[in-house]
Amino acid sequence: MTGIRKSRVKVPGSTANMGPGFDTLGMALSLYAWIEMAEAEETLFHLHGEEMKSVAQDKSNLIYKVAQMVFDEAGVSVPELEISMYSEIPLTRGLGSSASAIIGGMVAANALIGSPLDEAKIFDMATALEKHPDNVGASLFGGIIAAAWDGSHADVIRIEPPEDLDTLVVIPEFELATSKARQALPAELTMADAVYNVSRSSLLTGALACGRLDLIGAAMRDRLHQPYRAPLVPGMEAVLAGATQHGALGVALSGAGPTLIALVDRKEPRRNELEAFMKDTMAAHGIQAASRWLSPCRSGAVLLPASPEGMQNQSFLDMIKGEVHS
Ligand SMILES: Nc1ncnc2c1ncn2[C@@H]1O[C@H](COP(=O)(O)OP(=O)(O)O)[C@@H](O)[C@H]1O
Ligand SMILES: N[C@@H](CCOP(=O)(O)O)C(=O)O
Repeated sequence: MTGIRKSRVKVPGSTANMGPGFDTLGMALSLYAWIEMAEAEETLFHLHGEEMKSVAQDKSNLIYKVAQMVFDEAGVSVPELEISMYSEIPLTRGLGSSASAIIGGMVAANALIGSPLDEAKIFDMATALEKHPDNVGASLFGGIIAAAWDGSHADVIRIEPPEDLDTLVVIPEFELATSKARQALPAELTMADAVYNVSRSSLLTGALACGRLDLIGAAMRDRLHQPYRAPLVPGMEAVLAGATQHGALGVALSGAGPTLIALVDRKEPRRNELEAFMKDTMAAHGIQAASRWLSPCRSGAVLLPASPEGMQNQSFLDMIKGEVHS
């Protein structure tokens, strides 16, 4: 085998759908996971951080599995791996933790064997696994992505996030698996609802591409998934109905939820008012939630030097110490 023996990757979490762009639109957020992968004699995991407590530490681990998919695709054998990971992306909250793990694991594995797979191949493999391209596209390419998946290939366009765009996420304390939130969706829609969503998703994509923040409120509405998921997230309907009166440009369920995300103009003076409105509304419905201001992340998964110059023995924990901001 050729290539380096150890790789390190930093990968962002993401918000998907952004209202009307179900399984299509995604935006990378300034919330990250770090992965180190090395060839080993025996498979070992070092998982750090609160979010990693429930994650498998054997060969059923998602990162290990996606690494083996990359090796199979490239025709190489690396059966034993030492995997270290730290993540600040909450699990099963609608902030793309599974997509970040898939992309981070694939990019790290590809780098370990000299990067034989290109980004398009990694995107297709990741989408086939996640079943929708929105979160994996955002974690791989960064910024805002619009993507279409035909069952074997995903076409994607990347949009640079508008300069003044900021986001507020309100993260309920309860978990909601994406698989469960997808089961709540209907098998069919009316033509009127399909047109409602196609028009708004197109308008939102154009508005984000052109920096037309004034159109975001009208464009972020949805009739395809949010109405059906609302019963799973107490307080969601009231937050979606009221957030624009407290300074949000637009508001949506983040991915499959339960996190809610408001898009906000960086110059908006009512930031505290909006944060209090969203958290208090959830609390009034019996839901405790944490809030965080996050920026769109302009870069996707990036390789970090595995042996930074002058720091050849830098440990994974030393590396993330200089990186983690939460
Ligand atoms: N770092 C990780 N390592 C292994 N598995 C992970 C990791 N991050 C997420 N997962 C898997 O993804 C699941 C969450 O995915 P999902 O229900 O799609 O929610 P979301 O992607 O919105 O956080 C977790 O329960 C876990 O099985
Ligand atoms: N388009 C998907 C997005 C799921 O995102 P996640 O972050 O909740 O996994 C959906 O809406 O089901």
